[in-house]
Parts: sequence; C-alpha cells; structure tokens
Amino acid sequence: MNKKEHWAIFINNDSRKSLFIKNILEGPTPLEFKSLEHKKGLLFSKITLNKFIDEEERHDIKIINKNTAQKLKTMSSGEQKKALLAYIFQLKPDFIVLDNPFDNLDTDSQKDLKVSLQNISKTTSIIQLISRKADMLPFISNLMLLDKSTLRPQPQSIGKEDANTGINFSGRIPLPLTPTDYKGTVLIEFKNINVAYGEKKILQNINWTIKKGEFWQLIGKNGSGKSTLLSMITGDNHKGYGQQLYLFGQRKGSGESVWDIKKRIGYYTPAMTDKFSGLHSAMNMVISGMNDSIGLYLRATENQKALAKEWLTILDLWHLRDVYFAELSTGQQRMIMTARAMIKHPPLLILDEPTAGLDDGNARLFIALVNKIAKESETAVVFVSHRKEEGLEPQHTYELIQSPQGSIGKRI
Ligand SMILES: Nc1ncnc2c1ncn2[C@@H]1O[C@H](COP(=O)(O)OP(=O)(O)OP(=O)(O)O)[C@@H](O)[C@H]1O
Repeated sequence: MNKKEHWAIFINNDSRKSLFIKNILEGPTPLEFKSLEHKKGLLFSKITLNKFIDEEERHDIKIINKNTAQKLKTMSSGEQKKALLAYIFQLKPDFIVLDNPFDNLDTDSQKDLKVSLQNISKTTSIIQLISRKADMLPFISNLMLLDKSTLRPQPQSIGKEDANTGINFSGRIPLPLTPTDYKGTVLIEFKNINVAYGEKKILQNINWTIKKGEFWQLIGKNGSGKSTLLSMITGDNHKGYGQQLYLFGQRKGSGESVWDIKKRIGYYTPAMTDKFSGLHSAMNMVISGMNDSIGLYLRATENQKALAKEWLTILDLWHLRDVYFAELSTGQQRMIMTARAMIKHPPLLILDEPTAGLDDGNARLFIALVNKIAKESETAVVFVSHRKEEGLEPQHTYELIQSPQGSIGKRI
C-alpha cells in the first residue's frame, strides 16, 4: 500500500480558510493537492457539526448520534466532536480535512484523538488546519501557511510569532455611561446544587460563591458540566429551580425577572458569532452592547458613540470601525464581542471557551485583554475552559471533577 501524504496548513488572521476548504473538497483543487483531485474528502469542523444540529432541530433526523437518545445539541462540545469523528471514520473517505480538531477537547480526549488519527493516517490522507502550533500532528511532514488565499511552504519558521500580535493596549478600560444598579457583594451562590438528566447525574453538591470583582477560571473535562453550571446562571436552564441557587441576591425561581438577571451578565462564547452573518459595522456591534441587541436599531447617542470609540481605540481597532463585522478576523471579532459584553460593566462577565480557534498570538492578546478587564474594573470575570490557560491570571479556579454520581466542585 502506498504511504499516505499528510499536510498541516497554518491559518492566521488573514487566511481565507473557507475558500480553501471549499476548493479542496469541491474543486478547483489547489495545485499542491493534485494527488487528491476527484478523491472523496470529508470535513471535520464546527461547520459540519452545526449542519447536523440544524438537521436534527428542523427535521428531527439523527445522523451522527443514532446510537443515543440524546439530542446532538445537548451533548457537550467534546461529545459532539467524538460523534462526528466516528461518523466520518466510518464513511472511509480518501482524505479528511480537520479544522482545528483539538479545540474544545480536554487533554485526555486530545490524546485519544491523536491515537485515532495516527491509526487512520495509514489509510487516509490528513489535511490539518491549525492555529496553535502545539497542536500539529506528529506524523505530518508537509507544512504550509495559508497566506490570504495563497499556500506558501512553511519550513522552519513555525515557531516565529507574528510581529503584529504584540500586546499593547493604549489606555485603561473605559468606564460605563451609567454604573450598575446592583450594589450587593455576593453575585452568585450555589448551595448544594445537584443536576441530573434522567438517570444521568451531572453535578453533585455544588457549592460555589462568586463575589463582586473576583476573577475565576472554571475548568473541567469534556462533559463535566461546565456549560450546565453556567446555563443555570444565565437563565437558559430550569434545573436550578427549587434548589438553593441565588442570583444577584434572589433565589432562582422566586419570581425574579429574567431581564434583571440578563442585564447584569455580560456573556460571550464563540458559538454566538460562528453562524453570524449580519452586515453590521465593527462600531455598531460595540454600540449594540449598550442597547442589548445585535446590530443597531436605535440611533446611538453622542455619548454612546464616544464610549464605543474609546473601546475601539484601546483595542487598536478604531481604524476598522466601518468594516463589516463579518469581514474582521476571528481574533478581532472576539475582541469586539468582548467589548460589547463588557461595555456596560455588568457585575458579571462570563467568557465561555473564548480562545478556541485563535492562533497563539491572538490567544495571548485576548488573554491579556481579559486580565486587564479583571484588573481595572469591578466586574467579576468567569473564564471557562477545559484547561488552564497559559498567561491567564485568575485569582481563583473552580474545577469540576467527574464521578458516576455527578461532578463535584473543587476550589483550587
Ligand atoms: N438536555 C440534556 N439531556 C441529557 N444530557 C445532557 C443534556 N444537557 C447536557 N447533558 C449532558 O450533561 C453533561 C455535561 O454537559 P456540559 O455541556 O455541561 O459539559 P461541559 O463541561 O460544558 O463539556 P465540554 O467541555 O465538552 O463543553 C454531558 O454529558 C451532556 O451530554
């Protein structure tokens, strides 16, 4: 049997990744990949997963999760990735395009995936699109950089940092137009909280208090219940009702206004913009954080415009104010969405796996922004990830540790 060829393609801010994926799967095949022309290729990506989720939501058709009664949408992101990979393997393609396959996976799952890919690489060509250099698969020897839409050989310089990603915020985090109306010290309190879905126990005896201005990192393996815990705070999960869960001084389910809770929380997760195609300028996206709607449906006041300008200036994005949000790089979009979530200085800012898909330079820049927000504002920050994020300076870490009776929480 012929030895299979494999490639790693480095993606940066300017790479036209979608176009590359389309060409490699549907043609015209880029010259460098002529050996794959007319071969069957499949895509392992968040985009593919979203399609299956849509399919299930709209037509109630299960494709990659046939073996379980659980809906794909409710599976943790790690579980979703595993299901997709198993499905793709079983279709036996000639080649697989892996779009940042290790994002959202905990260390053990990453190891498992590496072993599976190593095995499949004997019979199937792999094209790995990566942003973080540590993620490169060991059996790959062809390295390239996707420079806009041109592929360039990338021999020794993988370790070089992008000079444009130096961290230099030019001022302090701007103050809000009006301070928050919540004056309490304790923002969130979980007291002996338990969650199960049917027989499946997810969380047991969770005790966690988040106070004003604290900087937390929430970590835990795939499926340990991080999103479940957060969804009880952000209001999308009714599991907290009837238990000792207090949000901004009020017991959950005691007739509190969902609106009051929502307005006290800034929230950002990359999934919010994955499917976003609205034609709003960078400036209007930031302003919309003051009006709680995406885009701009109300005319902005002069004060609002001035505040948005301050934010864009700090982020060094002022020159891009009129560019459509959808045309900005992923790193720039994440900064804008974080500014949008933070502009009113909500008492609590939740960032759910915000560095997934960012390259090393942009991840560092993003983390520096989060550290700065935590330091210079009275907003409490909860940064969620499956691993300890290098460079992040949280005061406290809350870890969910899995067990058959549901995850327990441990303060580190
Ligand atoms: N509606 C539901 N029905 C059944 N199980 C569910 C439901 N929602 C979540 N789960 C399960 O709860 C567990 C915890 O999921 P959750 O998304 O909270 O984990 P997570 O720590 O955020 O994981 P990841 O790091 O992979 O995103 C998973 O096993 C998931 O499949």
